[in-house]
Amino acid sequence: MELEIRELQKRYGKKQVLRKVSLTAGEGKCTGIIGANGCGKSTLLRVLAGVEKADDGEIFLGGKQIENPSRQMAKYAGYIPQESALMPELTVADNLKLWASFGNYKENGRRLESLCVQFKIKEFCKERVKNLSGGMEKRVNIVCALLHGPMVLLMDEPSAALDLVFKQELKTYIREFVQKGGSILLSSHDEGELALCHSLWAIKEGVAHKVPEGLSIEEISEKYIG
Ligand SMILES: Nc1ncnc2c1ncn2[C@@H]1O[C@H](COP(=O)(O)OP(=O)(O)OP(=O)(O)O)[C@@H](O)[C@H]1O
Repeated sequence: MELEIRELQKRYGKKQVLRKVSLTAGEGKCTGIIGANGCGKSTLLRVLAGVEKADDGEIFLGGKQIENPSRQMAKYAGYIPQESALMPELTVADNLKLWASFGNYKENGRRLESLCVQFKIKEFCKERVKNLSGGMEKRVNIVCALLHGPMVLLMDEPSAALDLVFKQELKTYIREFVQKGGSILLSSHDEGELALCHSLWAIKEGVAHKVPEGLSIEEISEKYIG
């Protein structure tokens, strides 16, 4: 399902973070967002996930305009935030049950089983989230984002904190997800993650620029980040 953004704007107080961001994340493609620290990558993903409201602009999913991102994007998209979306005082199992209860509990429960095996969650299911390591908590957040079988994934530096085994596991998941026709918009500073992307957009001074194919990391850094 193609995700298209037209002239999205977002400011915090007097700071205009996103001026006019327009980009497309194609169906069956992994699309990367890059840019300097603080350029607005997480802000863009939060707005698309419906966690924060844009000041202006339009979002289209599969060609249809999304009028209410907080409701519609929660239904169609899975969002892996940079920070955690879990309840720290609850156990992992209770957090997962809570997330599975949004939508079709039976289908979510089936997916939960296989995702818990893939991301090896079962061994610490009874732990309270506040006692997990950063990487373990990230794995639970990933499972929560995938539970409802989204068609679009919004991933904010998804493999940060993961060990090498789970970085590979996530890469495998990303490859399979796009092969099945899913769309991914992924913010990253990690060359391994960016190598998975079919195309890149760079945010600079609040505007998204399509990065031409074939540029080296040094050229990209010089043109869009430094
Ligand atoms: N809730 C907020 N209130 C005020 N300013 C904010 C808020 N969230 C982000 N900002 C500011 O918006 C700008 C963009 O932040 P954002 O987190 O989107 O950047 P980023 O590109 O994801 O950075 P990084 O690469 O470091 O993760 C920064 O200047 C940041 O200080």
